[in-house]
Amino acid sequence: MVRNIVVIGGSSHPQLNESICEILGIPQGNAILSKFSIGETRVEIGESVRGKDVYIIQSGGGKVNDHLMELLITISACKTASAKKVTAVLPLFPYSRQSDVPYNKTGAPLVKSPNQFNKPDLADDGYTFDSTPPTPHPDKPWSRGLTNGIDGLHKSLAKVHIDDYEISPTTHTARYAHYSNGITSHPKRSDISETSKSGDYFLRQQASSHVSLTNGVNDDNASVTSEGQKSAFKPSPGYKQWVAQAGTLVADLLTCAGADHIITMDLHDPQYQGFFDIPVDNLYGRPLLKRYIQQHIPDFKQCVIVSPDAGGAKRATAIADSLGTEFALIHKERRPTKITDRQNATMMLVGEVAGKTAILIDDLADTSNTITRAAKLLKKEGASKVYALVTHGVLSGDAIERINASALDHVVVTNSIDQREHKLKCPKLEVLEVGHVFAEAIRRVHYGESISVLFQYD
Ligand SMILES: O=P(O)(O)OC[C@H]1O[C@H](OP(=O)(O)OP(=O)(O)O)[C@H](O)[C@@H]1O
Repeated sequence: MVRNIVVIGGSSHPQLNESICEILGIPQGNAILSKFSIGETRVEIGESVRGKDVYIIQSGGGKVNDHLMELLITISACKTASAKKVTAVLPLFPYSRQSDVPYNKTGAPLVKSPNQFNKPDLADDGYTFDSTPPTPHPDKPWSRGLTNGIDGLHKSLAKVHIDDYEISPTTHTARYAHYSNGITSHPKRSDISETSKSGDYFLRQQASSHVSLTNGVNDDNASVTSEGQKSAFKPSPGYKQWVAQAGTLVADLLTCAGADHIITMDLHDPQYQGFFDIPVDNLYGRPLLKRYIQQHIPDFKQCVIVSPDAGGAKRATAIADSLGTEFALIHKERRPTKITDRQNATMMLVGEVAGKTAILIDDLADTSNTITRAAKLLKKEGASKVYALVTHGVLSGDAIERINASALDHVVVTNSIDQREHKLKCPKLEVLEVGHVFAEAIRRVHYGESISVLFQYD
């Protein structure tokens, strides 16, 4: 039995909370987690946590925003109740996988350069890796105004044609903040109306930024500009969309709420740990997946481990190397131009799977589009059987139906997210218990022992 510790289970995954506490040999901490009728989260800590180490378990998936808010409030409640240390245990870390910035077919970010720049290095379709507007440089005619004081800046901004940009107000702020390089200039009313007439809206963007940069002080200029912006806004090709990268915000929220330590598993991007200035232990799901292969897949040495995209290649090769099996990679040949077009990316297999059992390894299956399309390709290339082994089975939307109708023979996930409903609907689904990994991590962190043993799986 672990002493001087309180483990509070969030409402995202009650079964995992129970299993972790059972393994640790302690009762679950007494906390009332509910909602007021307005929908706001109510948290009441029903026991003293003064001077104790508190572990709060809350996974992503399901009602992810509600669960995140509940976690933040619970952390804060424990901290203000004088807990010695608060550790957030997030088996699936919410918001750590944010959708990509959309790419065009050549792989360049979807930033369209204004035509009047006449830059020779533009790709055929007019997209470029350069920032827009460009970085000021004395040799570039379009940047001259930038070196000529605020008036020059205004004139230069007014010359930039971005009629075909589709930018949200928040994007305006971010882009202008970047462009102005710290200069907080306030546009004149005359400049704004002139600009609105000419159809250019960079100056309007600038004025919109002014609203934000002045921290909510909404002066005349800004309101006139806001109206002008609304009336002149024309969605058109070019800057397609702005994808908020909420990962940093979530990291900051957790720290700000009072978390002293994070325990999670198979972060989609391990570099996400760097978003925190508190310790993050990113446990591996690989040992569980490897053990499944060894114990349940016949002749596993003859199988081929497949990564369904380049992003997961390192993860999959690590398992292939430790098992001594072949490895293959599916390359998404064309990046979709829209996030909603992800399913249209063409896939290409690099490696040999004919006559073999193929084992797809990935960190998560959300819509299951990736694994089902990969399975179709593998079967087409002659694979005799296809398994998908995935750490986090988010399986949102119609993912289960898609798996049931797919070429996949078996799908194996851990219960980092509650899988009971999924299991009822999907006969191909097998679930690996992950509670003991988190229980051991909690025990080791609590006693100050090394947890590197949990990162090994040979
Ligand atoms: O079930 P799905 O909805 O298809 O999502 C699952 C896929 O998404 C993630 O990769 P992502 O597409 O973000 O690419 P990346 O690995 O290059 O980041 C993840 O690694 C899976 O491959």
